[in-house]
Amino acid sequence: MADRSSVTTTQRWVVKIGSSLLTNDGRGLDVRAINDWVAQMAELRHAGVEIVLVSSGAVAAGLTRLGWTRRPTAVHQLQAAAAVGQMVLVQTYESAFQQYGLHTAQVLLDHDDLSSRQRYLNARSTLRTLLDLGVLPVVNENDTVVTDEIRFGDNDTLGALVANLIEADLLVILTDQSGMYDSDPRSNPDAKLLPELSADDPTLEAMAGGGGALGRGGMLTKVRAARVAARSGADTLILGGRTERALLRARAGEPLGTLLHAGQEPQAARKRWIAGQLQTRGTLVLDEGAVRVLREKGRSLLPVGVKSIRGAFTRGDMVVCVGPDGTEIARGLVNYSADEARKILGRPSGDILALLGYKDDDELIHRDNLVLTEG
Ligand SMILES: Nc1ncnc2c1ncn2[C@@H]1O[C@H](COP(=O)(O)OP(=O)(O)O)[C@@H](O)[C@H]1O
Ligand SMILES: N[C@@H](CCC(=O)OP(=O)(O)O)C(=O)O
Repeated sequence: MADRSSVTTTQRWVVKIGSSLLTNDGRGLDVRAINDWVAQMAELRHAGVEIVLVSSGAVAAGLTRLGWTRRPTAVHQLQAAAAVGQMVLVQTYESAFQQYGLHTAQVLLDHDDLSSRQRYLNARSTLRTLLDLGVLPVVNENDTVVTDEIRFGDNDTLGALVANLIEADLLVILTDQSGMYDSDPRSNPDAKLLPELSADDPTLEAMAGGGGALGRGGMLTKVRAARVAARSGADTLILGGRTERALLRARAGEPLGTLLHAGQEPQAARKRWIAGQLQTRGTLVLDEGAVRVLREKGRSLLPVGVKSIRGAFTRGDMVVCVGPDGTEIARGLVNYSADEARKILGRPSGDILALLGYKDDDELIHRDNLVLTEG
């Protein structure tokens, strides 16, 4: 039987509740189910477990409140629905938690909030302060302002980034299945529940399928989220939200759902922040030697190991490093602009001063600002 003793000692959780569970088959919010999860979270909170809730459901709740029977395709209409529905969500959670003497706080985040170092640090300290105050933060993506390019889209990813942000020890993803199966149970009735695996197990992707009509990411985004959560040492538990008292039983050590173990040393917070960036401004193509020293020795990237450059970036921007065959090797914050980098590429760092007329750094990307790409 799976050993869940690690879950019983966890003290800081991110609980993500997905659209497929929350939305009563698309007909507004399932308030009864929400009240039930809230009762469990309140019990956990009173037992000393700190919880940040990441809740989907704004669009679905907005559609119902506006009396729209079909989900529109126009982005501005979806954003308007999210703005209306977010009110429904926070009203529902605040009044549900109030019955247990707990206050909630609304935190809406978008990718820009987490990619700006300053705003990332602000989000982190606000969430930590709220936890210290005994308040239960309710997080969602700031749907009204995001564009496709910078959208997390599914809340699994957002949940994992929040787990990184607050250094949670467990990310619980509540969904409409009892956990992760070896194939999509919706299409394969013989699919078997997976009790426990390592988050970095390479076979996970092949078993994870897409989402249902209401959810966005399916199991694939949950697997990826587990890998992101693992960067800060958090295990991920994919749990059936309709299983009776699932949260409390899981915390008591019952082997419910699927536990994806972090199984790696936590990355430093700054490196996690770098790895969490979605937008990059350019690409550096490295030679074989540079690929080797980055991967095997954990060194900084020097201009001498770069063969060519694509994109327009400035100092401090995020760039991708690829090998000669185009495979991504790493990403990191670059010390020189694209124009400067083009002048110094392939040259020893001792030449930088002569080539540019000044020298900021020997490295194109310092190893503290460089994160190797997994897999
Ligand atoms: N291997 C799998 N195990 C369990 N569910 C899977 C698997 N592959 C795909 N799925 C699908 O993922 C769905 C849950 O994801 P999704 O619809 O995005 O919901 P949520 O809103 O909870 O994120 C399930 O209903 C199921 O059909
Ligand atoms: N931010 C969106 C939800 C995104 C979403 O559905 O994500 P997920 O629950 O992971 O499938 C909303 O509140 O409607």
